[in-house]
Amino acid sequence: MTFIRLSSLAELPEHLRGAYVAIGNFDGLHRGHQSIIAALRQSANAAGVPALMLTFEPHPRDVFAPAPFMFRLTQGDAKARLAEALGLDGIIILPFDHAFSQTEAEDFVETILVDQLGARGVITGSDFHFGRQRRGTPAFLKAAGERAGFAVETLDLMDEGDEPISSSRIRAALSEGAVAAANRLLGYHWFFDGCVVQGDQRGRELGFPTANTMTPNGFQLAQGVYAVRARLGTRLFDGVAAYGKPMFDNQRPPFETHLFDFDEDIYGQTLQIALIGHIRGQEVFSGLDELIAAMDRDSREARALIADAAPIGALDEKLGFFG
Ligand SMILES: Cc1cc2nc3c(=O)[nH]c(=O)nc-3n(C[C@H](O)[C@H](O)[C@H](O)COP(=O)(O)O)c2cc1C
Ligand SMILES: Nc1ncnc2c1ncn2[C@@H]1O[C@H](COP(=O)(O)OP(=O)(O)O)[C@@H](O)[C@H]1O
Repeated sequence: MTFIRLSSLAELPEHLRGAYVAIGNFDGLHRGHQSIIAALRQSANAAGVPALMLTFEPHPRDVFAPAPFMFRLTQGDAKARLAEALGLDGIIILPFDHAFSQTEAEDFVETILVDQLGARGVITGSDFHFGRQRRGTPAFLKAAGERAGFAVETLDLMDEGDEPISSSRIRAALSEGAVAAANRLLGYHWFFDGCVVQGDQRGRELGFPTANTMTPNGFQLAQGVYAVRARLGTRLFDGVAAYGKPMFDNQRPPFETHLFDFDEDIYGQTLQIALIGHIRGQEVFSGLDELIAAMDRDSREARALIADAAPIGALDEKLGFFG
């Protein structure tokens, strides 16, 4: 079955009616979320029906309190790619706005789950609430399912160490440059997309041209230097990247990627960038020669980190950053 991505339930194809559906924000689709998806696929398979994810964009938190924006681990495109790699039949990304947030929990069940999806079963994490004033608790959903005739499964959060795996824990790790910890909690190498824009044209003079990509609102990765793997169309490149440049204009800096063994004009193209490792924080050097010497050391370290890198698991293998 081909993977289907929808932004409205009016377009739901007939063969996806009667599915098992996982509902939630699922920012990052981390290992905790992945355990929910595994349960979803198992129940859907047992019932012989499709498995769908129902999620929302923008993140409800950014609709209720837009400033400062939340540090998103996955925008809609990334969530769709992950959902497909996880073997789901489709993802429905419903536009979330103030009007939608006023939907009563009863109406959400009646209109979306029963009328539009004809859901056979619904799976959520135990912390998921829906509908106006968050009245759609797991207990509410269970009772509604009993009345309307769909199964309801509520799954506990998965722990690692003494704490649950959560999107906020991963955001905190990335904002400290703890790439290895974040990737372990995610179960894949964290990635994001960016369109390559013009910078100050200084990079090529330093011997390190960098493809500059603007970061999304709320981006809070620690400023520093990273080993990366980048995808350009179907091609894969290794590289060393910098976020922040305190020696120069550092107002809302781009994420800058120097691709190894590469010499093409790629302005306007989209790079998918996966973080392989953290090398160091940003520094202010006494001159350009010192900066260039540091970039040389960074490049060697990045090549070594990438040479040692391997997919974290089956999902990571499917995401396309490892050939
Ligand atoms: C590997 C690497 C390390 C970097 N380290 C620093 C740094 O420590 N401090 C800094 O101010 N800028 C650093 N930068 C950013 C450079 O200053 C930036 O790439 C350069 O100014 C070119 O900018 P442009 O692409 O806008 O021309 C680094 C860039 C790279 C690729
Ligand atoms: N090895 C490379 N890595 C990244 N970009 C490269 C490379 N070789 C050529 N380029 C091109 O050069 C641009 C970066 O050069 P640079 O002097 O840093 O300019 P800018 O300041 O506009 O980013 C990239 O956007 C890309 O189009």
